[in-house]
Amino acid sequence: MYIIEFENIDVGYDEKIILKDLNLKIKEKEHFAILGSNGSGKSTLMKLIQSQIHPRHTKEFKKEIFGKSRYSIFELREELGVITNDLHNHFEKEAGYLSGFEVVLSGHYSSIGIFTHQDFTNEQIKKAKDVMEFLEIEDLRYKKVSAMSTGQLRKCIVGRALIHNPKAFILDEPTVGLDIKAQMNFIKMLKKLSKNSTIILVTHHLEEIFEEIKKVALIYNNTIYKIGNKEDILTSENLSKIFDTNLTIKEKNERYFIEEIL
Ligand SMILES: Nc1ncnc2c1ncn2[C@@H]1O[C@H](COP(=O)(O)OP(=O)(O)OP(=O)(O)O)[C@@H](O)[C@H]1O
Repeated sequence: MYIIEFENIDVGYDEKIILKDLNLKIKEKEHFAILGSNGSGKSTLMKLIQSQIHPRHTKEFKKEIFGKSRYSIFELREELGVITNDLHNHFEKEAGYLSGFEVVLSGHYSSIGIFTHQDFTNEQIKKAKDVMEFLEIEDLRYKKVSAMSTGQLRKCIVGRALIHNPKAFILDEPTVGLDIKAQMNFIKMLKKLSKNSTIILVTHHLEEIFEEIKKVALIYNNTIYKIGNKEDILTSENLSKIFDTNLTIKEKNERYFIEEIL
């Protein structure tokens, strides 16, 4: 089954087209990394996937998610785990009073906070506990968001998304603000999630493209410039082009890193 099937899509804001002639197909369990320079349109693509913005109707296009062209936002929220910095900031600003457990529990209603009208069944409470155990974040159970580090809150937000066992996770630069150890720890957690869900990772860091991610898409010049197997796409030539700089890439044990920027 396809998680995403986009053909010939133009999308943008107001009068401005940000991505044009977009073609993107992602199959279930086909983990993807998406790279592109600042402002190239990566977050715009993530918003398109989440149906926060919509294709232009000026030409024929196909936009299917989980095999459907129409779905309710609630359905989509359950099938798609979304981790963005926007969401992180909302929790930080508006929900400092929540405990780690409550952040995870709020996934049942996809809300930012726990409200008096929300009832939780024993099953829902158990699910939140199980998710925290799976992610090895039980130590954050009583810790308040206001007292959490960036990495701790980020993991609770992943737990919140995991409540519905989503078919896919989209993660938009999920390691921003994490120190090196927390970053590697977070990537380990993504590896674990990749066993059951499709991972779509937007990142600026080549070293985050873990072994299970076999496919890469590069965004450049207002469209998907290259897409395919990572060994074919993550070349010095391609990355020099999209980042408009002269760099060399090295690969070791299926992980990639920048060797030199000239
Ligand atoms: N809400 C908006 N209204 C108008 N223009 C927008 C809006 N959001 C983004 N843009 C513009 O769309 C373009 C692509 O932005 P986008 O955030 O998708 O890039 P990005 O690749 O995610 O960048 P970064 O790596 O800096 O996060 C930019 O020119 C940006 O100014």
